Amino acid sequence: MVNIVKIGGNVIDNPEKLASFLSDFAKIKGPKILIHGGGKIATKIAKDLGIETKMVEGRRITDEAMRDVVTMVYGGLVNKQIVAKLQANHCNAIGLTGADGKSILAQKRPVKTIDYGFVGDILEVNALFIKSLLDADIVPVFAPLTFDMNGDMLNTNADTQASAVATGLSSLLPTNLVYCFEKKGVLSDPENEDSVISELNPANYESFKNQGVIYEGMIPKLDNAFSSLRNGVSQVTICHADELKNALETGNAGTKITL
Ligand SMILES: Nc1ncnc2c1ncn2[C@@H]1O[C@H](COP(=O)(O)OP(=O)(O)O)[C@@H](O)[C@H]1O
Ligand SMILES: CC(=O)N[C@@H](CCC(=O)OP(=O)(O)O)C(=O)O
Repeated sequence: MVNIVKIGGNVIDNPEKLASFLSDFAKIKGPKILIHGGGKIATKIAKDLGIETKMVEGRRITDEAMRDVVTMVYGGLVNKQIVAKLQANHCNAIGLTGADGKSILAQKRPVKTIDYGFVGDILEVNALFIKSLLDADIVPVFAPLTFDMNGDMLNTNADTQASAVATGLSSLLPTNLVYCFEKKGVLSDPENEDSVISELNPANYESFKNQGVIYEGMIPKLDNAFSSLRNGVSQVTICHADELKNALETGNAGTKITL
């Protein structure tokens, strides 16, 4: 089983929480892949550079200036800091964007009502290349960046990228996808940290969504989770970054996604 772990921007933004998460991630036995976000840091650095952030349905409008910021921030600063910290934890990581090794090919999102700019919709995951890294005991660490055959870097949501990598690899190996973030799981009462829904299927998802209990970033995260299960991923869990070890070892942490 390959463990594919996604870590969100709220944890990456907190040095102590990130260090603790990476120490736990480094200890996972067997083949593994990390996909990181970093949206919060990109927003902060863009602001410092006088570039305003616009989000539509959880996706960043990525004009040329913003494309340069996210390429620097996700592909440079965040990715390389994570790789260095994993090395310090004796985990031989390699930092990649989708362009590296042609690992994740995308196309610029077609303009319908909204022009998202340089945002990539994933077309193809190079599962053989990624598996060759795993076979060499190297741990791929993906930044949320893809590319197209026009030579452009594209910005891709990290949850979607994690789902695509897990789905793509599942044609070669069984895959387990874990979304780690700053809450204990999908909550039935957003005000109550302990109201974790232990198991979520499409029917109760619809009902929680209609009640307004599941909203904003959790909606695309869950859509990605269900689509992963429908397309070959064996297991999907959404849990707190502190519970990664527990989720992998006992299967008893956070929210288990089922069909
Ligand atoms: N029912 C829910 N349970 C937990 N979080 C929820 C729920 N509904 C909405 N959210 C929101 O979704 C956010 C997670 O989505 P997002 O910000 O995209 O995650 P990430 O940090 O992994 O990128 C949480 O921080 C929370 O504000
Ligand atoms: C197209 C798009 O919206 N890309 C995201 C990529 C980063 C991301 O997904 O980061 P988190 O996981 O921390 O939210 C963005 O730029 O915000």
